[in-house]
Amino acid sequence: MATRSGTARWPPSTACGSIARPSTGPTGRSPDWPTASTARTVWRAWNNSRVKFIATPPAYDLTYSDVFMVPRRSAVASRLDVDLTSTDGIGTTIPLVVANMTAVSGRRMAETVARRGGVAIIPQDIPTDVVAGTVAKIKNSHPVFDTPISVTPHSTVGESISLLSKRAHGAVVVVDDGKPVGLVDESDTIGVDRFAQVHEVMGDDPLIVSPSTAPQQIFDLLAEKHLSVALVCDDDRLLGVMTRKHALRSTLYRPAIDPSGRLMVGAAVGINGDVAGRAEALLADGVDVLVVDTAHGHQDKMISALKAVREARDRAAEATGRRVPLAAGNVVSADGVRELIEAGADVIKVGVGPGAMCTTRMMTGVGRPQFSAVLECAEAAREAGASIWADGGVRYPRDVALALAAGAGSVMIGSWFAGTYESTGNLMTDAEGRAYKESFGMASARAVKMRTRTSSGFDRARAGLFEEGISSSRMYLDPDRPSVEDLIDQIISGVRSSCTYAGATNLDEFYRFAQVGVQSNSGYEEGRPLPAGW
Ligand SMILES: NC(=O)C1=CN([C@@H]2O[C@H](COP(=O)(O)OP(=O)(O)OC[C@H]3O[C@@H](n4cnc5c(N)ncnc54)[C@H](OP(=O)(O)O)[C@@H]3O)[C@@H](O)[C@H]2O)C=CC1
Ligand SMILES: Nc1nc2c(ncn2[C@@H]2O[C@H](COP(=O)(O)O)[C@@H](O)[C@H]2O)c(=O)[nH]1
Repeated sequence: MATRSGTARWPPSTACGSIARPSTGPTGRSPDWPTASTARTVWRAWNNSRVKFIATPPAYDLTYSDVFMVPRRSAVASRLDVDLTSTDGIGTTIPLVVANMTAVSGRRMAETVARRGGVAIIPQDIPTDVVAGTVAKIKNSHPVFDTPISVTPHSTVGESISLLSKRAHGAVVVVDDGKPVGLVDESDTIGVDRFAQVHEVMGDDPLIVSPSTAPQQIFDLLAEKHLSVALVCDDDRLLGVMTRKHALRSTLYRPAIDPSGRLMVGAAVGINGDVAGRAEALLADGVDVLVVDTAHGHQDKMISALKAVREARDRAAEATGRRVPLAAGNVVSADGVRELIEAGADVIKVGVGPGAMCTTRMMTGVGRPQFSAVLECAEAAREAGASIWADGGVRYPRDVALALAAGAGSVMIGSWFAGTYESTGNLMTDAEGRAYKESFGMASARAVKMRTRTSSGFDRARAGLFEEGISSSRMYLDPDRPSVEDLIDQIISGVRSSCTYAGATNLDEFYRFAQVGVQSNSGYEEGRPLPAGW
């Protein structure tokens, strides 16, 4: 494989000779070298800074499905000993970023994900004044306890039912004169007239705990009383709610917080219009990362937009003493990475065409299989002291693990998180009663129409010709994992486990110790569970 700059990079020209072997592997012992047993030449190079292939990789680029990881001797005794703090320097405690997609990333998503250590990016299409309100609410929400949904005793049951699906904890708190007086969950509303008032159906003896109650104690109290939700109150003031799962999670995750202890959130800026003005406004709102985002990040207009954003950020840093990191993309080549770093980016967003809502590859033939794109771009970024986000194409925890093994600082997820309670859309139900949310791509005709809402009809129609995304799709909620937190649990448990298979206690070690092989379609198929037999 040659890089876009034309330098032979893969397999390295030094493949069997001059790359130095380190003296030890992750277990502190000499690594075990795979032996060549077939016609394929075993690639013996051991590079102490990057994921290794166990055999010469093919001359074509690879997707996540094309590769697998080989377990290695490990000294890591428990999956809980793995620290998944991102290596991208943003300050997140898990390596997950929610994509700046209008159907995915809003206030509820941002709060929920930041409580578990990730960060969400508010999309570029959301007007600046609306972003200001959203950021303020996120910053004011509690870093540990879930935000309650509250109604008054005289609200209707119908109103409560419509609010229940907004949060995964499945309850509405009834507040009278600022004081919590009851709780309504779905079971309280079954068979009840929608115009009935909530005080007629609410449970009026909720479990109330103080913010200093230990999570394990809250868990035990809820179990003992057969309750699903505890109200966390400081005197009579309602701070938040906690379920048994939340109590458990608060011992496993650390929130992603800013220097003032508030939840983190990022926001995106496009490359058109008043780029510097929007960046200044977002910085004044207190965002923790700015993302300069366009389909083709390796273009002049991106470089000048990025420079303008960098200048705005530097002015803000001088005034406040806080240097907010800049992410920019999307690119898929080492050259693209280097040029965006040169223009001021700290993190490069990598991925052209792997996204679930994306039609770019089919429309244009442009893009690059994502595993190879991440591998090459991560190396280029690391050489320049920067980092990358692997953006798009992630459908299973294994894909996240492989992106991190390939060197990504964090992994950006859009569509997978669209099918959750916390994404921005309204919860819908299909004819079979299955819950779903509507999703759409940011380059779809639907998104382009919104983005160009202030342009003339002619310009909007012209822009609409260039759609490269799906305008409407149904993302079904997994009945076993309807909340983004359930998906995060699944991803993080998978990635922790991957690290221990590689003998890694953190993501830097994971990058250095992971061993990757290339598999056939049937190799991939073999790994898929067969819950219904065969
Ligand atoms: N990761 C991916 O594979 C992709 C992601 N997206 C996402 O969709 C959103 C919208 O992005 P985008 O379409 O760039 O819209 P933007 O609103 O960011 O505008 C893109 C600008 O770049 C110009 N441009 C030049 N060449 C291209 C090109 N090949 N594709 C797109 N624009 C080009 C456009 O001019 P003009 O319109 O006159 O050509 C326009 O001025 C972003 O969030 C982006 O990340 C979109 C496509 C691919
Ligand atoms: N080509 C397009 N790419 C898009 C569009 N909308 C979003 N995206 C990209 O996808 C990722 C998210 O990927 P996913 O697989 O997790 O959904 C996002 O960050 C963008 O880079 C689009 O309309 N066209």
